[in-house]
Order: sequence, then structure tokens, then C-alpha cells
Amino acid sequence: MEDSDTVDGLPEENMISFLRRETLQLICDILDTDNTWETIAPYMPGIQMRDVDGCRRFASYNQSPTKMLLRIWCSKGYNATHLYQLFAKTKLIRLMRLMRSEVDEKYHCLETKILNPARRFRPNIPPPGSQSASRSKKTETNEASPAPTQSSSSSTNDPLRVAIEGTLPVTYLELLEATNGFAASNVIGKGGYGTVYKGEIKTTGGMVAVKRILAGNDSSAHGSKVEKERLRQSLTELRTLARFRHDNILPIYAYSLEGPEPCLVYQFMANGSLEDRILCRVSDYRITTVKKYLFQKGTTPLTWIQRKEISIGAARGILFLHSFAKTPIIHGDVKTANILLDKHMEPKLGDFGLSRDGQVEAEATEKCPLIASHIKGTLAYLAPEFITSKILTTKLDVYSYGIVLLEIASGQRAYSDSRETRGLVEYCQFNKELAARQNTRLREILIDKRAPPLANEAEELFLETLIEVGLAGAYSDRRLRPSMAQIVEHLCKNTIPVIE
Ligand SMILES: Nc1ncnc2c1ncn2[C@@H]1O[C@H](COP(=O)(O)OP(=O)(O)OP(=O)(O)O)[C@@H](O)[C@H]1O
Repeated sequence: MEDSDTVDGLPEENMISFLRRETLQLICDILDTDNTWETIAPYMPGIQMRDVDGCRRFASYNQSPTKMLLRIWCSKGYNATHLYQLFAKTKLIRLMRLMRSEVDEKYHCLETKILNPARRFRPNIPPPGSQSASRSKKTETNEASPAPTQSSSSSTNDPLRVAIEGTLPVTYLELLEATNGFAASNVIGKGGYGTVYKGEIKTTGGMVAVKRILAGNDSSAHGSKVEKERLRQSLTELRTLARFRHDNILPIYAYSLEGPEPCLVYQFMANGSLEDRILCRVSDYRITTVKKYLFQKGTTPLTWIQRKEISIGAARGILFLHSFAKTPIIHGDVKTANILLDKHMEPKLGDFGLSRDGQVEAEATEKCPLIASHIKGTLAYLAPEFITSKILTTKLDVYSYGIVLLEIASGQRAYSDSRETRGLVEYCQFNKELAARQNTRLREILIDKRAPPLANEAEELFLETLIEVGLAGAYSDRRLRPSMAQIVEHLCKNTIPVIE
């Protein structure tokens, strides 16, 4: 489609008038790559979830979604200076340089500010519709968006607003429509913080998972303060993740705070949780009673190739958390139930920060472990140093991930009352000693009995790697556990860590 065509009801005068054609093309080429445009959309005041879905649909017709996004934004009165400031906000300096000749010189110092964040400089670029704005289009004063590109002085006063910055707002009504009024038949899961519903955004047909955060039972002033703080922490974490996208991190699409209970909207993961897939379990929530009998035998067991790809993908997601920022983010609740699988079986780590203390994690390094004031985790996956002394380092996630690997290898649960050795690490260690005594292969004892037989030497080697890396990850002394970077390497290369 050419620029002069009319797009989805946008009249021609709304086409992007503020950029030279060549500059626009270069910007679109860069932002279209790997869907980078999706990472800036939440920072564009006036852009709603339905706009983003519209751009995605546009992309599915082999058209530039960035061009569409900029057209919509331009139609709301935003101009080149706003775009330049948006790139500054999202730290896309290459794009700032590309378009710097098209904005007033006085804003060029924003580039220096990004390279040297210690310097405080905030040129005031009025949003469209304000008195001093160069264009006189409709104002955005009724906009539900947190409008992150505006001066942050007002938003920093409201912690909730700061937390949700960078995530798209969606109306409660839209979520009611999407989930058939939060119908019981749409429930796909329940967790400690609320119920998860499958939903379909009617305007676009896109599938989402909507987490409705439960209100606590404590209605006292203290209770509601705790409640608000818990939500604030969740949203702060989610905002961080919305800004730093990764293929193996569950993307959050949107939030709604104006209804009776807060809701978070995520990408829908068609294959459910890794826990369900290992156990070949069709969650009761996922099927209607009519269809239930069809699934009595459960879902098809994961192949060894799938197990390998899932292990590596999930490990990369955790490694990303540990390494993308100056200080590591500790997930704190790594478990098979929190690794979700999309329709291509790509794993995505979910359930972030719902019980974590951001300040504690911000300082947590291996050299200087911190004492967690508040972390939940799930007991069977919690490292011994955390249980006894509340020591919080990235090795906490390594320990939990070690158990995940042992589950993928053995098909056993992390903890089981019906097993003589209840903890999975102890169960595997016991069998390792047994295998050594009996001179048998550990993999033959531990192999998941539901899984297809090992097809070749590579699969045999991979199963051994899974078990050994799992055991090394779940080693009791945290200093001897490998890092997530080493785990990814071992899994990719089929090598086994040596613990001295
Ligand atoms: N994006 C999603 N797509 C598909 N299913 C999901 C999605 N998010 C969650 N679920 C399903 O909902 C279940 C509950 O998720 P939730 O994150 O609320 O709880 P949990 O992780 O099981 O428990 P807790 O929060 O107490 O640790 C998951 O186990 C999964 O089956």
C-alpha cells in the first residue's frame, strides 16, 4: 500500500506529514525489525490496545506496522518533536540521530542526556492540544493513558502511575466483553493472586489471558495499604518487563485499574504451563465438561526435542532477567507452573514480581547477598539458604531452575507425598548413588516413563545433561551452583558441569 492510500478509516490528511519520506522509511525499517515498534507503542499517549492490534493486523498483510502506528499518532496531533522525545524516552538513540535534522536544535541535547543520564535536563515539549502546542488538534485531557512522554513531575507523585508507565490501558468493559463477563467457562487457571481467564479482544479477534487480581480479605486500613503496595510492586515489575522484551518472557499487553478489581492482560499461551505438559494434564479449567471425555488420556507427552528447546528457552529467559540491567532481577518463583508455552511450544517465563521486594533485588548480587524481606516462592523449589537465612541472590533462581530440569528429565513432581523420597533433588541423588552401586545408567532409572523412548545418542546425551545440570543447579551450596549463563551453555552444548 502506498502512502497516499487511505488506511483503515484514517483519511488522507492524517498521513504522516511531519517526517521526510526517506527518514520515515528508515525509521519504519528499523522499528519493524523484530517488532521493535511494539516496545515504543506503550509510551505513546493516545495509543490504545486496539490501535496496537490494528497495527499487528496491518503487519499480517505485509505492510509496515510502524507506518500505521505513526499515522495513527500523527492523526492525534503528535509531531516530529514528540517522536524525537519518544525515542529519547525509549533510549533509541540511533533513531534520534536519524531524525535530528527534523527537530529544533534546542532538543538535540536529549541525545547527550541519554548518553550521560546523570545530567538532568527536561525540555518541555507540550503535548498536542495544549495551549503552546504547535498543532491545534483535539486535546488528550480525557485520555486514560498514563501519557508517559509528558513531563514526569506529575506522574512521579503517584507510585501506581509510575508503575504502569509503559503498559497499555484497556477498559474494564473491554475485558468484560473479552471474557464473556468473566464467565466460569473462560477460567484457565487460578493462582495465589487471582483467577486467569481466556479472552478474545472483540475488535481484533486477538486471544489474551486476563489475570483478575483478587482483593484481600483484610479490609482494615493496614490491609488495604498492604494490598496497594502489593499491586504497586507487581506493576513496577511488569513495567520493567514491558520495557525489556525477550522471546522467553511472557509479554504483558495491557492493564485495567478502573474496574472493581485490577486486571493484567497477557499474551495467551495456547499450550498452558510446562507443569501441565510434563504431567500430560488437561487442566479442568481448560476444557468444557462435554469435551472432557475426549482428553481422558491426557495430552501428548513432550518429545525430547521439545524438552531440549523448552529447557534452553526458559534458561535464556532467566538469564535475561539476571543480566539485562545493571543489577540483576531475581524471579524468585521459578517453577514449571510459571513457564508457559505458546502455540509453537516456545517457553515464556511468567508470574513476575507478585511477591518480591524490588529494593532488595536491586542490590542482590552473588558477592553481596541480601536478606529478603518479602518473597514467597514455592517451598519445594526454594533454595536451602533462602529457607534458613532468607539469603537472596541470582542463585536462588538457579536452584529452582535445577529442579525444573529434573522434572523435565524425570516427569516427577518437585515434591510428592507418594514418593518415598519426597523432594525431587533427594530422589535423584538417591538414585544416582543407587545407579553407581548397581553399575547401571542413572538416565535409565530416572527417565520420564511417559516420554517417548530416546531415539538416538544425541537424545541420550541430552537426558544425561538435563539430569547433571539439574543436580548441579540444585546443589546445596549456592557458591558451587553454575550461573544461568553456564547453564545455557551446558544445555546448548550437551556438556556436564564439574563441581569440585
Ligand atoms: N498467559 C497465559 N496464557 C495461558 N494460560 C495462563 C496464562 N497465565 C496463566 N495461565 C494459566 O493460569 C494458571 C494460574 O496462573 P497464575 O500466574 O495466576 O498462578 P500460578 O503461577 O499457578 O500460582 P501463583 O501465582 O500462586 O504462583 C497457570 O498455571 C496457567 O495454567
